Amino acid sequence: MDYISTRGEAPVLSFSDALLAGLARDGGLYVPREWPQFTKREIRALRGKSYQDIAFTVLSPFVGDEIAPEKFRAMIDEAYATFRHPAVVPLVQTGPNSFILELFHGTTLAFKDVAMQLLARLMDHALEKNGARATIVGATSGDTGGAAIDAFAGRSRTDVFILFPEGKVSPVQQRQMTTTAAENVHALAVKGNFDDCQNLVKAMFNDGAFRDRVRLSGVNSINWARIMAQIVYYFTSALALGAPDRKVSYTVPTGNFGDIFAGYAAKRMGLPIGRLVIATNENDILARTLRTGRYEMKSVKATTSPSMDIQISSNFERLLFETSGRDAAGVRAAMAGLKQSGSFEIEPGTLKAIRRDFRAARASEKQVAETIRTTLADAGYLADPHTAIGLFVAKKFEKPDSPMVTLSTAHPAKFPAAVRKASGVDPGLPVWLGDLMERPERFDILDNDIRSVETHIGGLTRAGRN
Ligand SMILES: Cc1ncc(COP(=O)(O)O)c(C=O)c1O
Ligand SMILES: N[C@@H](CCOP(=O)(O)O)C(=O)O
Repeated sequence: MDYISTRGEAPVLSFSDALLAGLARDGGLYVPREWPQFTKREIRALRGKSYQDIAFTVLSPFVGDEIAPEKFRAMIDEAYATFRHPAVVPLVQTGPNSFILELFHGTTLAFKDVAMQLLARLMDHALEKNGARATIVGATSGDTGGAAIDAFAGRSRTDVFILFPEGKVSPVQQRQMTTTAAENVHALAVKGNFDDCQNLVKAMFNDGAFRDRVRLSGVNSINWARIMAQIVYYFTSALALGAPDRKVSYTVPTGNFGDIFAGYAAKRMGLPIGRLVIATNENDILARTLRTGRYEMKSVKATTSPSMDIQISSNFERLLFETSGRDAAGVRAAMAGLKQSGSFEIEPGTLKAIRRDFRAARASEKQVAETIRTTLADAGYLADPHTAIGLFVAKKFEKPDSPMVTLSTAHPAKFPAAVRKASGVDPGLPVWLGDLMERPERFDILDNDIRSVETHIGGLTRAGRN
């Protein structure tokens, strides 16, 4: 499978090259040249299979012949052996046709582990094959960073640098990034917000000299392999609920648009998905965009769902590309508008196509707290604030005769203060993380300035020195 950039001006790459490239050289995001197709019969044949079996079948066409099948299967098995639930991502029923898909049974208690555990193994394999090392950078609003640090800790071919907004992640999220003993991973607190961190990461990719010198690679969902791995749980959950013989809808707590774009990809591959519902917090840029057709940035507000405190929703670019009939020039113009004025208008045809598949709504801080409380009282289920946003929004779009799955993107113990305040219940950390808050921290604080960040990373990385 080849990969093309949403901006149409970067080289077409193979799977391994797109994996190591992260962001395309024209600033765009890589997508597969075509969507692999699964017939209803092929989907039906996956019923009753394990998560790992389904992952292997669904992901193999994206990888093609670049990795030997038995090697790829071993990576999948190893990646999902780190999960602490036999189903990897179990479904929990909370109403006649309402379900929660728990994506937080991995090592850092967030959905990011699903993709990151596989990504680390894929990258190791590609680097080993090339005899190379890489400098991996990532921006996090809390969860991507912890998952990346856990998945890459101690790996010999990568030095990892995670930028997080100083003081704007939960204490548990911060400790998951700052308490590792592994020498190849570095947590960097940036004086700014998540969008600043993400802009710094993109600026490093767009600085060709720096990019080449340190052999830069990325672990955010700008990297196609992150999205790819997330497609699998749409297949496993839809199959468990009767797919392909009935449609299943999904509500997804959304920030960077990676998780819900994976649902869109699954639909494009033939999985019969009904609605894809975007659920946002008070940073509701995506809900406003679907309503007005205008993507318009405002200042970011700190909420109890910090991982979704985002204005620049990177993967929306992938959706624009797909729904505009892969109009790379149109995407370039939209992204230039966003850079210059913080906004762009969506073409009427593109907006219509987006509205065909997607719905969107937001939850206020009050509604999030109320949902945590009522979900516990009515269904006996303790949700984290991000999941609660999904549950609140899902209610608006549920239909009695068809299943609605809300993605549970984090364990409540990652956000104890908000959960305790809303429900009166203290969501304790699992035993294996019991001493997290006592472990010594190690991190550097940096200005929101590309030169300082590049100098810092350039001085520490071991990639590009041989
Ligand atoms: C707990 C949690 N929920 C939801 C999201 C939003 O996911 P996405 O950025 O893929 O839209 C994030 C961050 O990505 C997250 O960490
Ligand atoms: N919410 C994310 C933000 C980064 O998203 P990504 O999926 O693009 O890595 C986080 O928790 O870091």
